[in-house]
Amino acid sequence: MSQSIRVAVTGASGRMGQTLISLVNASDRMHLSGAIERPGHDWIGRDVGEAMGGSALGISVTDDAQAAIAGADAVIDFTAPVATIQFAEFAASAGIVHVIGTTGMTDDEIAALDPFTSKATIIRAGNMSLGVNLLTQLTKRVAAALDDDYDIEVIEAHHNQKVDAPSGTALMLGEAAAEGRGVKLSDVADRGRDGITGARKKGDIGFTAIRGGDIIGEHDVMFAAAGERIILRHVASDRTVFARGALKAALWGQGRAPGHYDMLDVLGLSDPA
Ligand SMILES: NC(=O)C1=CN([C@@H]2O[C@H](COP(=O)(O)OP(=O)(O)OC[C@H]3O[C@@H](n4cnc5c(N)ncnc54)[C@H](O)[C@@H]3O)[C@@H](O)[C@H]2O)C=CC1
Ligand SMILES: O=C(O)C1=N[C@H](C(=O)O)C[C@H](O)C1
Repeated sequence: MSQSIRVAVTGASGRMGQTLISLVNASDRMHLSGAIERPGHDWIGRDVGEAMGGSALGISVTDDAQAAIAGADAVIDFTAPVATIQFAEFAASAGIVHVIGTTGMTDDEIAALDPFTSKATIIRAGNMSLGVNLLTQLTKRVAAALDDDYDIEVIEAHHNQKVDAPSGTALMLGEAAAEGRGVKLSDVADRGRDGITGARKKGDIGFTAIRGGDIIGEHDVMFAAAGERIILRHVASDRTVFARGALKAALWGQGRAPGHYDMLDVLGLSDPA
């Protein structure tokens, strides 16, 4: 049996951080080597298992991200854009795998990862679930099959604590639809309707974000034409779908050349070159 890999988890107290730590702890292919939180967080210094309300895991939560990442084979990171760029630098210094689930990154923030891709194996996706990554491929195919008599709308719904919109997943789906249609998303995206907007512009890809309660993540891609609508839908009812994808990525990246990959690479769903 192959050796158990060491995994550090950032944002340890977060919704995804806790889900990831539980799954890493239950895995026989990896073990938790570090639990990282932001400086000043009240979990710093506590055993992470106890802080999560369970039994001790023998790992104290630390704000020394550089040391925790240096002692890992992979860092799994679902935090915030500025923190993620810093963690990429540490992952590059350590020459390890950096799995990035953080969303809400601007184009400049994504570009800021570039210098680190020569030393770190970065796997980044706005959604790490198998279902959503499959849905991007379906979206691309449907968009390629239909002309712009079919208005494309991406509708997403999330819990009331989510800080970014549109969601990373919505943008992935929008990119897939634009790719299928042979256009650039930045040329056709309609992200903020309010007031007298005028009639819908033919060829636009629209985005709508719903925020409420504890919705984990729901995405529709609607193709609406005169007389009919096609709706492709993904509903996440448990955060483990994202965490399972992230663990798969951490394993897939071991021994892989440094670079910038996505979940389609990990899942073998990329289009043939
Ligand atoms: N790609 C995917 O499949 C998924 C992505 N996400 C994304 O993951 C991110 C986190 O989501 P949640 O867990 O719901 O948020 P959350 O707010 O529950 O957790 C974020 C955690 O990151 C910590 N953090 C912030 N800055 C830090 C720093 N400098 N060092 C260490 N820790 C730091 C916070 O203290 C917090 O505990 C969001 O961007 C979200 O959109 C969420 C679910 C799935
Ligand atoms: O913040 C979340 O919760 C989620 N974020 C990701 C996104 O922005 O698409 C993935 C998932 O939908 C949950």
